[in-house]
Formats: sequence, structure tokens, C-alpha cells
Amino acid sequence: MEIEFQRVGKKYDSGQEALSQVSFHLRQGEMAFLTGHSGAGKSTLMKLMMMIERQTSGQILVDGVDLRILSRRAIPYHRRRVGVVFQNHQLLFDRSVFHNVALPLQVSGVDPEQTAKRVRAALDKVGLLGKEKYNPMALSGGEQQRIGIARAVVNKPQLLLADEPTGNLDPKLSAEIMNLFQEFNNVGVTVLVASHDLALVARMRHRVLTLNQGRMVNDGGFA
Ligand SMILES: Nc1ncnc2c1ncn2[C@@H]1O[C@H](COP(=O)(O)OP(=O)(O)OP(=O)(O)O)[C@@H](O)[C@H]1O
Repeated sequence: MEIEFQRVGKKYDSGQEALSQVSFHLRQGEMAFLTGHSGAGKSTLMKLMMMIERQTSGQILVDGVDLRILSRRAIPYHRRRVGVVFQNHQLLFDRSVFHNVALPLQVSGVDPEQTAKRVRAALDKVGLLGKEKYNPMALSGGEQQRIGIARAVVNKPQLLLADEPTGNLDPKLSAEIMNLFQEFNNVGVTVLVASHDLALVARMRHRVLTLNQGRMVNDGGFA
């Protein structure tokens, strides 16, 4: 998936201007990092890409299509093409690893046989195939984050967004999670990862987008 922001602004109803004149182009199959201080606008930028929030000025083009022209009915279709990973992975602890990963497929009405196949393929990619029957509570922090990643990729998204995916993990586990994103990128998925961890970001040697108080202050250089 290809994303282009053209002078995008987002002002919340509270009057808070979260993004201002943000322009950048994320090419099909590219991997990039998004950095910036707390409150710089990283989450807001990702919410605009998922159409959870709408911009108040400027244009967002996805594969050349202006998101503003999408009808209400087209929004769920757009969201299925975007996988999202959060820091606090938002797992459901009253069901198994398998059922956590299956959730997006059930929402999309995929049949049980196809669901089982795709859930196992996603768990295999993140190295958790043997743990499908476990309760997520019984798994380590790093493994829980992998469940969140499996759930994000089970719909085979064309864009993978991750908001502070390594926030609570130690350096070794953080590096492993970043390598997983790299593997999805290697097979053609466009990837954008928001991270505070500048040392880790620098080691990955990808493009770095930096926000400061809602403005894009650096694009292209390494952190
Ligand atoms: N729903 C909302 N209503 C009003 N203001 C908001 C809302 N969401 C975010 N903001 C404000 O917009 C600004 C950008 O917030 P955002 O969450 O995008 O930053 P961030 O870079 O992701 O921060 P963090 O690293 O702390 O998650 C902040 O000033 C925040 O308080």
C-alpha cells in the first residue's frame, strides 16, 4: 500500500492542534519509523491512516485515492487492509491465543475452516504455533506482543502500523519484535512503526520520520 500525506492538519474538537501541515510519501513496500516526543502527534497520524479520526485539512491519498471520497461503507474495507499493533496489545484474557488471533476474521465473516488455516499461518509466522490453546495470561510479555502481531497480520494487510510495539519489552525482545516487522516488510508489506527507542530505530537502518509538536521536522535521515 502507498500512502501520501499532503499538508495534513488535525485539530481535535477540544481545539488541540495535533498535526499541522504534515507532508510525506510512504512508498509501496517501504518500511519507516515515526519518532517524536510524547504528544508530538504520532498516534494521531496513525489514526488518520486507519480512518479512526479524520483530518481537518489537507489530503491523504491511499494508493492514489483521496480518503475523503470513501463512503461510510468503504471504511471497514479500508481498515481490513491495515493491520495495527499497539503497545498494550489489547488482548482478551477470557479466551485462548487462537481465538484472540481469530477475532478480525470472525468480524469479517470468514468461515471456520479458512479461519483455522489463517490463524495457524499467522501464529507460525510469529513463532507461536505451539501455543494456540494457551490463555494469553500464561505467556510472557514478548509472547503476548507476538499474539498482537499475529492478530494484526491475520487479515494479510497491505499496511502494518505499530504504535510503540516494544514499549514494555527489554532490549533483546524489542529487537526480536522489530525483526518480525522487518520480515513482513521483506515480503512486500508497507510498514510504519512509531517508537521512542532511538537506539533501536537507528540500528534498523530505515527511513525515520520525526514529528515535533505536530510538525514533520525530519524526513529521511537516520535517527
Ligand atoms: N481525542 C483527542 N482529543 C483531544 N486531543 C487529543 C486527542 N487525542 C490526542 N490529542 C492531543 O493531540 C496531541 C497529539 O497526541 P498524540 O496521541 O497523537 O501524540 P503521540 O505523539 O502519539 O504521543 P505519545 O507518544 O504520548 O503516545 C496531544 O496534545 C494530545 O493531547
